Amino acid sequence: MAKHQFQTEVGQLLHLMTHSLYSNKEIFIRELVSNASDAIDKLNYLKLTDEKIKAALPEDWAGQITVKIDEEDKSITIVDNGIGMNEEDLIASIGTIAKSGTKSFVENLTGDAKKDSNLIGQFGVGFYSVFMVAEKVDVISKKAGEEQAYKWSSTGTGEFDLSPCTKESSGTVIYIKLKDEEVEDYTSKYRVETVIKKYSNHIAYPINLAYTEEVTEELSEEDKKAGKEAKKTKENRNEKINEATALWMQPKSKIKQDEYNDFYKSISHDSQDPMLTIHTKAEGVNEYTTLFYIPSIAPMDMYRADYQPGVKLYVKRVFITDDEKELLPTYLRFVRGIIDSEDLPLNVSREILQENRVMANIKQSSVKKILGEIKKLSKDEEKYAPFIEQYNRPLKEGAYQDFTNKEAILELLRFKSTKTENAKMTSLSAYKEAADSEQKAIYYIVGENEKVLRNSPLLESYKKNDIEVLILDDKEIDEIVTPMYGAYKEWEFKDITSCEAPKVEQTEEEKKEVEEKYKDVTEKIKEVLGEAVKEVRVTNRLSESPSCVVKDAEDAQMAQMMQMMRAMGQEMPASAPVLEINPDHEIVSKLKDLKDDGLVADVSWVLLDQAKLSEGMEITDTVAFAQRLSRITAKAL
Ligand SMILES: Nc1ncnc2c1ncn2[C@@H]1O[C@H](COP(=O)(O)OP(=O)(O)OP(=O)(O)O)[C@@H](O)[C@H]1O
Repeated sequence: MAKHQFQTEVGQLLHLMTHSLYSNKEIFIRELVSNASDAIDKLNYLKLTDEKIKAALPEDWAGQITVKIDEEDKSITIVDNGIGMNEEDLIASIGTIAKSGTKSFVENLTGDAKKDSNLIGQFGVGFYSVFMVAEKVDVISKKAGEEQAYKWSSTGTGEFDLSPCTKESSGTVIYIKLKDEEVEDYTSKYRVETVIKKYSNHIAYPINLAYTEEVTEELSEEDKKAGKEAKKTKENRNEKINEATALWMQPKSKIKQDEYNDFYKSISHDSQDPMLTIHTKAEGVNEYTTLFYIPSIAPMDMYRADYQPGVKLYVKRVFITDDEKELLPTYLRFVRGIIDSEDLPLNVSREILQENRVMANIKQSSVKKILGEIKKLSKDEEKYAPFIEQYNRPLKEGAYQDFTNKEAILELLRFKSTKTENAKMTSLSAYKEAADSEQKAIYYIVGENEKVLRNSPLLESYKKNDIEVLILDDKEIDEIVTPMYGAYKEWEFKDITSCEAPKVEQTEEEKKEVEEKYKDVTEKIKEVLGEAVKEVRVTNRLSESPSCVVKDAEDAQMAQMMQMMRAMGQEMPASAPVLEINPDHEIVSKLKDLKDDGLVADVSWVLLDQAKLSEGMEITDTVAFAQRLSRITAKAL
């Protein structure tokens, strides 16, 4: 027998399973049954595509799962006749190598038992949940097409044993010796049956519950009179307890929302009901069925590069894959569900799948359908708000990734704006409708902090002219995607930090005149600030503030590139901003006639630094800033 150490994170996880997670323990049955079903799915597929495997299986092989309870033995056993695992599989899947999910699972634990047990499925650490109830677990498994079977045993502490053993047919037996305090629950026929029905009713294979029942002998009237005692014997029973049908193939009219919800929970490991259920049967050129769900809470791994795709592909009820990220576009990676095609070949490989016309059609129609249903939801802003809270961000990705559906996706987005308050948001169509007839663009400002953005001096001229500006405070994504949207119904998106001020009631000549008048001042300031600014110029975009910083158009494009480079981990120097000064402001007009060079220098720096601060930018030298302010104040007193 060989002893193996669990990998560190697996060890940590097991410790948590056994010591901290105590609510909702029953989900271990769901996890193991779901693994059994996946294993049968895999063998089912091989049977249809691999001649050798087909030959090795009995002719009448059909997938099935058995859950056996034994009160005397204090055990529950889960048996499947699926693909099984060989020695390497056992080590890799349930042993030394923790999947990427395990580590982040441990990091994400909150200490709240209920929330934490919901995380179990999401991170794909399902098997280990068995240690919430087990004193010891034996996994006896034989891989289809191989001769040798193996036994894996562990008590859920630092190590596990692995040794060869014998097993007749392929598949897996998970024998769980229950902790004393769990015996009553998990050897109760009623309890186990309820749990299976609750989570696994629509697993496509029969789940049998094997149990023993105490039967009391029927006595004849004579025996009764003679006072004979009825004998009690134990009889073995084996009953199928689930529906064992693919829910999605049933007509919509026959399915209750509860059944949809239960099925969702069984495929997603989520414990909450979904926000949206979308069941479609397509007939015609391509025949297929899709059943999609939008989770109430976005999947935990939505922003991880190694996220688990949530859509499973079936061909004529045969499971093909759940590891294909291309079934839906990446921005819809939060969608859970299944696609079942009647037309795809069973032996579709990943390469074929990506180029397959049938698949492309299904994908395209599915996207339209999903977006259409989201649109329906969006008609009721109150119901739509929770959706936006969870999924506005991936949809923003979609608006620039999915050219075909750009307009539809843009309509679904919601934005904070200078004319919305509290948690209220606006849509682009509402924005357009509310604008006056002269406006021809959608104005926005991007940054990290909503409060700073709302107080930006750059908004002054927009407020004065009653023009709404979108407040985009999800900088990480907004800065990259918004300039890529191009236009919405011919209205271009314009970043107010780099575009011309709106509605300028000033002729070119008047503008030139002011520039000329303040040439000395702008030159003076530029001389003081040197490389800290790209340019100093007078502006007509301010009414109350003395100055602001902006990007020129060229820099705006560069900024986007730089942001992308930074996102990829490249160090990028920040480019110097353009300083704009308000000629109508007292500070600026006084500066014009100021002869005290020291004071000119101090005021120039303060004009720059306070403009940067108002935009939420960092200033290079806070100490110098404070000293300058003191000097200016002293002179003013
Ligand atoms: N009954 C089984 N038959 C064959 N392989 C199994 C079985 N149970 C588990 N495995 C293997 O062990 C791996 C780990 O299982 P585990 O339940 O921890 O995570 P998962 O099933 O991959 O993820 P999730 O729980 O999110 O579905 C599985 O991916 C599978 O390869």
